[in-house]
Formats: sequence, C-alpha cells, structure tokens
Amino acid sequence: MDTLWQHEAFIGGAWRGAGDLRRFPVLDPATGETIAEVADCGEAEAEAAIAEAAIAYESWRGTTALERSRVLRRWHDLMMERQEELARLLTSEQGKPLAEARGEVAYAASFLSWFAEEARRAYGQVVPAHRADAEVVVLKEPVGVVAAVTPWNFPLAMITRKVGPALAAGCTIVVKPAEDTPLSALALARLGEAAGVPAGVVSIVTTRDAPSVVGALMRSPTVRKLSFTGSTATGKLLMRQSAETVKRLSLELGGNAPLIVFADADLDVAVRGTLASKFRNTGQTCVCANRILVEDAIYDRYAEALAEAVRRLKVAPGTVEGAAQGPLINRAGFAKVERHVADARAKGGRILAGGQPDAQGGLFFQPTVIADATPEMALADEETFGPVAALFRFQTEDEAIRLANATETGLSAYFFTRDLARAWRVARRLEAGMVGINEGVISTEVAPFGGVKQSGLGREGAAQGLEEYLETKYVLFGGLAA
Ligand SMILES: NC(=O)C1=CN([C@@H]2O[C@H](COP(=O)(O)OP(=O)(O)OC[C@H]3O[C@@H](n4cnc5c(N)ncnc54)[C@H](OP(=O)(O)O)[C@@H]3O)[C@@H](O)[C@H]2O)C=CC1
Ligand SMILES: O=C(O)CCCC(=O)O
Repeated sequence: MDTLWQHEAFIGGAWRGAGDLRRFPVLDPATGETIAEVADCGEAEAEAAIAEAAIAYESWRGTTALERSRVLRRWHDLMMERQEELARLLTSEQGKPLAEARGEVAYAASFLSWFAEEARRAYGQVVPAHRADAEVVVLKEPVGVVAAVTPWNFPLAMITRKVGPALAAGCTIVVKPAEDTPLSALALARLGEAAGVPAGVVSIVTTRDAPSVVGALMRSPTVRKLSFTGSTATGKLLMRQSAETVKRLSLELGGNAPLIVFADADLDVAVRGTLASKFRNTGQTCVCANRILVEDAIYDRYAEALAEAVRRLKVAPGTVEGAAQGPLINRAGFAKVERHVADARAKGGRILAGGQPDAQGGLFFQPTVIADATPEMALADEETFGPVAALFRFQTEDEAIRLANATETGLSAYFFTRDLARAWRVARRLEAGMVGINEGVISTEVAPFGGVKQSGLGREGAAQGLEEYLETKYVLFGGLAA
C-alpha cells in the first residue's frame, strides 16, 4: 500500500478535494511548522457524505455479522502492521511522545478487534408471551446513518471507538475529525479502504469550519445518531441541535477528575499512579486527574515525592528519545494552562515544580506541581487540560468525598488506599462513571467508558458500546392458535 499521508477528504469511497476545495494547514505543535494542507470541506461535502452513507447503509446493514467482523479484523491488522508509521504521523500533528503514540495506535486498533468480536454477539430475545397464541420476539437492528465528531487529543482512538461499534452493528458513519488532527483520521480511512470497508460506509469530512459541517450533519433527518467526544460546552450545543430531529446521542464530555491519596496508601504506588493519570498526553485527556486531594497526615511527604518525580520528566518534542512531555496542542490550550497557574499563584498556591513556560519556547510548558490549592482557584472548577498537578488538603474520608463530588462533571475518579473496606465504601460514594483504585490509567476497550452528571451520556467500548448503535424492535407474532 502507498503512503498513509492523505490530504483529501474521503467521501463515498473517493478521495475528494484536489483542485476544487480550499485547504487548511496542519501544524506540528512541537515546531509550529505547517506539515500538510488538507481539504477544507463545507456543507456541500457533508451532505454528499450523508447521501453516500445512506446508499451504503442499504447494503451494509444486509451483510452478515461475520462479514462485518472480518472487515474490522483486517482493519485492525493493517493498523498494527503500520503501527510505527501511524505513530509518527500522529506525533507530528498531535505532539505526544512517540511511545505514547505507539500506545495509542494499539489502543485504537483494539476497538476494531473488540467490536469485530462483539459484532457476532448482538443477540435479540424471545420473551415468554402474554398470550398462548403469540410469540414475542425482540430484534436488534442498526440505528442507521451515524455522525461522529471527534477531538484532537486521541486522533485515532476516539474515531475507532465510534467507528468500530457502528460498523459492527451495521451502521454507516460520517466522521468530522478535529481541525488540529485530520491526518490521523485520513490515514485510518486509507487503511479501512485497504481492509475492504465498502465505499460510503465510512466517510471523513475534514474542515476548519466545524459549525458548517457539523450543522449539516445535525440538521439532516437521515443522520439518526450523533456520537461526540469533546468539551462540555460543545456537547451541550450539539445536544440542543439534535432535538430538532430527535437523534440518538452518545456524548463523552469534559471531566474534572479527583484523585484522592489517603494516608494509608502505598506512597510509591500513589506517586506512580498520579504521574500516569495526570501527565499522560501532557495532561490533555478528559480522564486526567485534575484535583489531587491528599490526606493531611501524608501531604508533605507525598507532595515532595511527586514534585521530585515531576522534575525528572523530560520535556521535548515527541520524536526525541526519552521525551515524556510534549507540547500543548495549540495557543488556546497553552493560554489556559498559563492562566490556571497564574491564578493559583495569585491565590496562595506554592509552586513545588515547574510553574512556567519551558525554556525551549513554543507550546512547551514545564510539568508543574502546585501545593496549597483551594476551591477558589480556577483549576478547581475547570479542567486544566495541561501538565499541572494541583494538591488540595483534607482531614477526613467524608471531607474527601465531599470535595471529590463538588463538581458538575463525573467522568473518572481515582483513589489510593490499602484499606479494603474503605476501597469499597469510597468507590460506591464517588459520583463518577469510572473509578480507578490504586491505579491511574483505567482506559481499555473491554470496559465501559463514560461519565455521569455533565460528563455525558452513554458508554463506549465493552459490550455496552455496541448497544449504543443498536435499536430495539419488538415483533408480536399473533394468531398462532391451531
Ligand atoms: N472530553 C474530551 O475528551 C475533550 C475535552 N476537551 C475540553 O475542551 C477544551 C477545548 O478543546 P476543543 O478542542 O476546543 O474542544 P471542542 O469541544 O471544541 O472540540 C471537539 C470537536 O467538536 C468540534 N466543534 C467545536 N466547536 C463546534 C461547534 N460550534 N459546532 C460543531 N462542532 C464543533 C471540534 O471541531 P474543531 O476541531 O474544528 O474545532 C472538534 O471536532 C479542552 O481544553 C478540554 O478542556 C477537549 C477535547 C477532548
Ligand atoms: O480524553 C479523551 O477524550 C478520551 C480519553 C482517552 C482514553 O483514555 O480513552
């Protein structure tokens, strides 16, 4: 197969854009240089993709689960064969360290293999009927044409987590990737094409005008479902827009994850877990710990151990050997981190590590630890989405739970303890869709990923992830009396 670097949009099985569309630049966040110019689609291209998806749906929904499973499996295998190339492409537009990019390729591919397996388990039901002369049967059917709107922080995995179950269920899908990271999406489409995904089953509509393209998807009565990952503000906007055509919704929105360190925790495990949770992807994930709550009795020891570990993290472009912290994605992301640190400092936060833009300039910010954080600081309410660990102090378990739940979001939560009874108690009381105990990274294709409160609706991955793309149809067979 040829190169994975594609610059045209992928609509109805054709690469569209050469000559007849405007283009927008894709930047390497480590250097600020333009690395590609990609087709800038508008409403017309979105509508063409919907029309192609509707045509493809008629035949794709009629394929057997085994046929769909085989296509997804081949797609997974091709991703893993091209893992290194995909990882380098991902790092060049997103900035994460190469080791993490390799990990993301494998993570993204795992959703294709998982749903290749789940495709064959979309069982219906036969229900004991309410009448002797009838049978009651419950069928599972694909939802129809789906729209996916995805973010820049996991440019491959956030797409396969939607495309995998959509295709497994028999749906077709139109994807609008983030403006900052369209190249990974197009590379994925190229591999899908090679794996035998039929024309129109998956389209990728690249654009720098999200409101136009997504607006067309939201208005269309043909599009029966939206799956979105991104900020809570945009999620709410799309939720409102979906009301007009009453679309099914899966929303994976922002978090403000608490990470609680109890005094009985194993200190090394807690520090390692915090590093993994907080600094993965340079702090740019919706499940990154955002508020670190530490019991008074262990606070100073933990703070010093964490600060020491953080000072050792190597800040460098993702392609540099040993890089642990890459650049932030863009100017807006960088400005938010600067604002949170300045606000915390002004309100009495003590900087134990980092605290400023990195000396190499550009979008690099020093990994930072701030002690004496308080609920009045901006970083207590808003997700920082950057490499800033803010340490709050608590005295009792009840206080820790109250602080942890004092947020409108409820995606993930973490805590560290060696007390078994406390582990169950706290896990039950945390208002979150996902809880990690003595562990900072909980993402896997086998478990249901999603949040409560304003963190969203629905679940991705796991068996639940397939349900999101299936409708339930009840059929009554009457008149069976002899
Ligand atoms: N839950 C999560 O995983 C994520 C949370 N976030 C949070 O959101 C903050 C901002 O990040 P950002 O990238 O701007 O997140 P957004 O929610 O703005 O972006 C997510 C997706 O929605 C699209 N989008 C943005 N605005 C609109 C709109 N008006 N109508 C339709 N689609 C739209 C984006 O397109 P485009 O890229 O072209 O703008 C992108 O594809 C981060 O700092 C972080 O706090 C961000 C990313 C992921
Ligand atoms: O940040 C996100 O948008 C998704 C989290 C990535 C993951 O852990 O699956």
